Amino acid sequence: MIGQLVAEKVGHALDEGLKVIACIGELLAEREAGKTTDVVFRQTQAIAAQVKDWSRVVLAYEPVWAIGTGVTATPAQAQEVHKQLREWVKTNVSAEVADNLRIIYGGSVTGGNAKELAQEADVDGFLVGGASLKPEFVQIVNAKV
Ligand SMILES: O=C[C@H](O)COP(=O)(O)O
Repeated sequence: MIGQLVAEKVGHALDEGLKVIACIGELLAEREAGKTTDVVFRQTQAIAAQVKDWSRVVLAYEPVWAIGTGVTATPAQAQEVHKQLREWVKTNVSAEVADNLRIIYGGSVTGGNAKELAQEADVDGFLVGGASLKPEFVQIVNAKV
């Protein structure tokens, strides 16, 4: 299963002393079937089983349907999943880890939508692909300012 393979890669990277941005997210068909929460919780559970030191881990919510497509999760969609993930971590890891864990969003973030996304309480930053190569990247960097 892909989620398990990714989790094992996370564990290996951590064991070798690296820091990790672990990416999770659902397919469009999974979202449309109402399975987003199930999918991201399952992926997070597999990753959590590999993590001993959460200070070296950032969790990135990257809905597959938003990566490189120009279709961005709405702030409400991102916040809903990020909040659920933080609650999952609080319940299954610890409140301290949940409070300190950075949960960032990736998927067609642009200079035009970053500020609105950044206003959501549980969106702690971004994993940026295409827009990182453009001048608008500065607007994304400053989105929380
Ligand atoms: O690594 C970046 C992410 O996969 C998102 O890419 P994107 O911003 O081009 O959609």
